[in-house]
Amino acid sequence: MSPPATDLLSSSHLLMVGAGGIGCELLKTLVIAKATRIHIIDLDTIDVSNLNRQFLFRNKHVGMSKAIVAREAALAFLPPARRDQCSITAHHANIKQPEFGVEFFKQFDVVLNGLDNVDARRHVNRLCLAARVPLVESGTTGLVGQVTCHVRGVSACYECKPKPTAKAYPVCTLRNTPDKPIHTIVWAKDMLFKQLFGGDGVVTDLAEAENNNNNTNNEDSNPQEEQTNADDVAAKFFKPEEGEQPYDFLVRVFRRVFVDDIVKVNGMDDLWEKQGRRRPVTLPVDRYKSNDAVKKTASANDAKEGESSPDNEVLGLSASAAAALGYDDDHAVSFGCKSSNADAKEKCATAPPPDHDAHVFLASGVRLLRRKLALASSRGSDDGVAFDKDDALATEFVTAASNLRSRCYGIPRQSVFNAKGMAGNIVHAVATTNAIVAGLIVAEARKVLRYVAAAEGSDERAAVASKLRDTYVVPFPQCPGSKYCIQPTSPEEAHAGCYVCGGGAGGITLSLDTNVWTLGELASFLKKKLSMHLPLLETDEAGQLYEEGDDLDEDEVERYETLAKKRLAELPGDGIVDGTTVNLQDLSQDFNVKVVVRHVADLDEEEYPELCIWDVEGGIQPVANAPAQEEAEKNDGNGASAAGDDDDDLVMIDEDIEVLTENVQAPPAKKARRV
Ligand SMILES: Nc1ncnc2c1ncn2[C@@H]1O[C@H](COP(=O)(O)OP(=O)(O)OP(=O)(O)O)[C@@H](O)[C@H]1O
Ligand SMILES: [Zn+2]
Repeated sequence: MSPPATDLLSSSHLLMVGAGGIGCELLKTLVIAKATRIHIIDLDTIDVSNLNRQFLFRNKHVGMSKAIVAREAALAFLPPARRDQCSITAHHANIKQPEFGVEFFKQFDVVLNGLDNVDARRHVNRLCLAARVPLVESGTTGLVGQVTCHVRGVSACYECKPKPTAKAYPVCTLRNTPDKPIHTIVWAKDMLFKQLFGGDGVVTDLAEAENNNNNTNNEDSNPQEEQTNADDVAAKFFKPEEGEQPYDFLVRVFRRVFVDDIVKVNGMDDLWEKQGRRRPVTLPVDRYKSNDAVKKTASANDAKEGESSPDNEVLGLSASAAAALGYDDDHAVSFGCKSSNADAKEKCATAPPPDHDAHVFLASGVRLLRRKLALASSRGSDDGVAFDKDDALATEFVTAASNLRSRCYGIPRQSVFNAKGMAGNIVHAVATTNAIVAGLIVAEARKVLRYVAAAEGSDERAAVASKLRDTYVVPFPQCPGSKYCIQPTSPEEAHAGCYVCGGGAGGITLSLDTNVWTLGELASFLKKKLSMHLPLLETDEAGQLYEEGDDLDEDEVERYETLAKKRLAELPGDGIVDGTTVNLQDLSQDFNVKVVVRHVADLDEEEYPELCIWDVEGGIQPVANAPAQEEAEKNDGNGASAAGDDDDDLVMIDEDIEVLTENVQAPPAKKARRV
């Protein structure tokens, strides 16, 4: 007989990945449940926006490591005698770092995930499989959440069911014919923001527009060379010229994207009336550009007194320009109205003038540019500013830019709050859901530990395995007076064709134009698509063609760089052409998979925004999402759950009821028990 579950929790070695919303609740619950040997890994530092739900953190901890502070806070609330017996090791690090490889994972009895991205979850899944350590996986989205159990030989791995990938929008829609707020927001964030404030050498699809415009009549020239030149020209346009003031630069960009580019696209006759679309209109840049308050705000440094670190300049350039201009209502469309006059306020609420967006665009844009320049000079290299939804300047710039573009195209404009939700793909987190999910993780971890402790092949092990559950916190429309329920269900079985846990059974077919795609493009596509960390790519005919890693020597780096620029069909060993099998490996994840390439020309960009067709062998297609993911997808980005956000009553559904999905009839109300 194995010891009781509580004892197992206190004698087992636990790895927690993520010390955010779920992680804080989980650590608290684990130490209360008498766990004594825990490692926590989190790469992040504490942000003010975490404090409303990550209760191990306080104001004084802002900027400090989540893992380290979580450890100290959890130990602090234990009585001294228990504290001495409790060993918590905190790692302020990325789980993908090489020191957390298979050997590191092997020391644990179970791994508990409290992560927020599929990429890291897939990485942990692969290491758990390689180290043969069970994984309890979790996630929450607003009011819904889930805990799933992944035990090799008993249940599916995390990747047996492909996860829905982030929605991609056709570049031509984003560039020429946006018709939804999300189109202008993605344009503002992924094209304009990146092109203006990204690091040295960044060229986005905004630059591609330049390429198309410049290269139409040049029949004799080398297209590859031309593209590079055109990209350079475009990238140069989006950089300040020698001696150009940041404010003048932003006005120049304004004129380019909201006047010149709109005029060009307006002139593409095929796009409009014939397709039933309205032509876009330009914005009067001269009306907005000479506003003294905007100029003053743009050039101000709002660092608070006493903030005299070397980063002072950068700190000062983090403060909201919109707030400095008097626009402090995050929920008002187009920054609302700052006038105290009631009539003006009302007028503004119904039809806010574009000036607000233009002013914020210029002031926040200048500050972001100054921040980028200040960072580049203090670091010695220009890595740029990455978009972060918690960065006030970044979100207000994206809101303002997307609203201005929406005005050109007659699309409804947004408040900062809404735009932030869409740009960051956020459903606002709910502390209660995190607490419920953390409790469910611990309940499941106890069963998993009993499974691990029971002898292999024993009846006891089989009995515990049959008790493992995946549990969903989901809306339950048929339960009177309640909107949410906790629904356990037997874990999914492993998919024999899974290309991760299926022992090489599953493969992938990738159809693309082998005369257009370069090896570098293929490698970065596969790396992202398969969440690889350090990919190595080879074919039987040519051997190793591409590899990433810190330990490559100079010759190898040079060879891979040269090959990365080549079109697939031009690679050594007869190239990567129709029917070539590409062997992919990631030693850091103990992962390998075969990808069969099919040549296909002229894929329609509207239908295939990624310009390829991704097909997983063995019939595993992206399946209906887990309920929590479904719910997240239904969310339209305005921060409110589709099921309503005014009620978090919970009901426990009896275990023998089938899982609630869109395709399964909802269980009858009388089977539900209130909890
Ligand atoms: N590769 C990784 N290695 C280590 N920790 C990670 C990794 N990826 C994500 N995390 C951590 O997982 C945690 C997830 O928590 P949560 O979903 O609450 O995110 P958050 O960043 O705290 O909140 P929000 O995204 O809502 O602002 C974060 O603290 C994040 O730093
Ligand atoms: Zn699998």
